[in-house]
Amino acid sequence: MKVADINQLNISSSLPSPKGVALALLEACRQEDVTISEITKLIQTDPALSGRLIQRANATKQTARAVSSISDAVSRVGLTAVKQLAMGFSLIDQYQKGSSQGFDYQEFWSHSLLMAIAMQELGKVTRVTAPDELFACGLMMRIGCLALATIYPDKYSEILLQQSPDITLSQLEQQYLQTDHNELTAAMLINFGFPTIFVESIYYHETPDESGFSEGSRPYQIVHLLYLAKQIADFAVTEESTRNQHISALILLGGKIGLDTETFGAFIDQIVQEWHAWGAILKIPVMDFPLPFHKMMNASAPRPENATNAAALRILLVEDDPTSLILTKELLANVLGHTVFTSGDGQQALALAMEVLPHIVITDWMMPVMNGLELIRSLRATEWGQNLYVIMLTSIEDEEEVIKAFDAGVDDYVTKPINIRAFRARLRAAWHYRQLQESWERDREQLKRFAAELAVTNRKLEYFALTDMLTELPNRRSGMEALAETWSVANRSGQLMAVMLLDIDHFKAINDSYGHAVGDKVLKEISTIIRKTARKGDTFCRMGGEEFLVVCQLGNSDAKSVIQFAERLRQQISQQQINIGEIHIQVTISIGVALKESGMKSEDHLVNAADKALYAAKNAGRNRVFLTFKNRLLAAPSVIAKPPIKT
Ligand SMILES: Nc1nc2c(ncn2[C@@H]2O[C@H](COP(=O)(O)OP(=O)(O)OP(=O)(O)O)[C@@H](O)[C@H]2O)c(=O)[nH]1
Repeated sequence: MKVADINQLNISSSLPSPKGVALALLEACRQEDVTISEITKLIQTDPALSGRLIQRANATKQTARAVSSISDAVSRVGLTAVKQLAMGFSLIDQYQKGSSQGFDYQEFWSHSLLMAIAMQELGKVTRVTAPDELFACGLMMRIGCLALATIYPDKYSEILLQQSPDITLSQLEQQYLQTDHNELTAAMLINFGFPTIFVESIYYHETPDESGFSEGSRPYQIVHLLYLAKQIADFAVTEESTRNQHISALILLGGKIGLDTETFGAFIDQIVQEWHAWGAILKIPVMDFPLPFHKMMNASAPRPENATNAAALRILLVEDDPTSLILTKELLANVLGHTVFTSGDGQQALALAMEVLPHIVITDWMMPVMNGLELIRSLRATEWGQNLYVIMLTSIEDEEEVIKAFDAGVDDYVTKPINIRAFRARLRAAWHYRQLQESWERDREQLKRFAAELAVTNRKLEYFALTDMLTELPNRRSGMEALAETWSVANRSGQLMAVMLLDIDHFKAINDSYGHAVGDKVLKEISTIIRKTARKGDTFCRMGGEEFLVVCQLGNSDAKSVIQFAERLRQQISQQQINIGEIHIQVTISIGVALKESGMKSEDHLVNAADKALYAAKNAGRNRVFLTFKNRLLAAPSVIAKPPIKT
């Protein structure tokens, strides 16, 4: 993240800043010992802010008792959110107008308000963090644009005019102003006391994939919600002619947070409703959608005014009579505006069709070499020919003949000599068929994309459900599944199995001496050693805290080998120095081992036995391996020297 250096840019005095009570609140919140009652008194001096805060407090917890006092509102919304909201509301009041001609101040706030509400609603669905804080993030996430319009009114107007699909707003800002709206937003939000996690997420809201946040982490989730909120807001303010293009992208993003199309449609409509309500409270104009969003999603693409002319079709015209061919081609191409390919016989037409892949084939019936019916049968035999629309030109209107034509795969027929009005009407039907087909193909593509995305999401979910995020080892749930599986295989095959419980010695002291972050790194290092040392057939997991489980499928190997493996692991860890920056740590582990014995009823008994051995290892002074066998507790060296176990 790059934060704008406001002093170096020499703009600190012209930045938009809160005034009055909001400014006093910002100052008050900088004191560590500020109390809710002091904040309440400050807010009470501003009736407009008081009213808005009470409305906000009642907006987010619809099921709870309605609040009517400022102190209740502050307690419910929380001090951080109160401060953030006061900033936002104060800026809205002051910056409804400005001197930058090309910057639409009202649209800016309308768009920001919609992002705020979208964030609030997304917060309710995903429960990533408190909806009020997300509301404030949405409201302020593009405050850098307002700042640039305020500081450089004329230059910014020019920059806005130069925007195009080839160059982003940030790139233009950097080019002309040596900073951009995201860098300025970050600087302002830090100054307003926004927590770092929000500032960083907001910084990357346009390019979440560049954030580098680890997948599934809180900032990762927030930055993706911010991205979605912006897409929703962009959709609302986009030209009506381009709205349809955005709908499928939005549906896809909705799918990523687990909302199906129907729920997502209702969800957006709810956001728009709230947007209207809040627009009235904050006196910001908001626009109307032509339809509720869920209806827009279901509506098909708009049909052009003069459908037949507006969408040119690729037509293959097959006719052996040259005069008729010229006249019909003239009609189709020059009068009706389609692209026409011609052929004088069926066989040549078949080759041409494969080359030009027409939407419609209009063919004469009686022709030399290959007649119309034979051509149609051949076309229908190909995969792409199934979707063609075929019109037969015929001078015969005998019912039996017509049935024969339909049986061969004709979709419609036109009698010769051609009546232009009737022909035009039939082509309109063909055009409509083509539209339906295209829309079906688009849906199919979208479904395919959905299915692919869903498969990826499912794989990720499965990974998250079975992986410990700190060490990236399988987690307890995964370990328990492996244990149950190995247990049942051992039961069926009668082969030997064992479990080992590993626990880092005096781990609390590491946390206490060097801090939790170093403790985390030690856990990761130990996990790496376990992963590298484990043998084929062993599965391992982090049980939680500083405890690990190894499940050993012994197959034909000797029970002594598991003790030797435990010893090797213990020694390896005790000999390896862990270096974290300037800190060098040497840790030891204790290990409890248990073997599956004939009287054991379930895998839980096996783990309990290993736990007893681990306890004995700790009691005996730590950094050692103990085994439980037939209710006896044995230290590893004695087991290796003289195994008491008959396998
Ligand atoms: N850094 C870090 N510490 C953790 C994590 N999970 C648990 N802990 C800490 O691990 C420590 C475990 O302490 P204890 O159970 O007292 O055990 P110990 O200090 O290792 O002592 P013995 O096991 O008796 O040798 C506690 O301080 C926990 O807070 C984690 O994910 N990261």
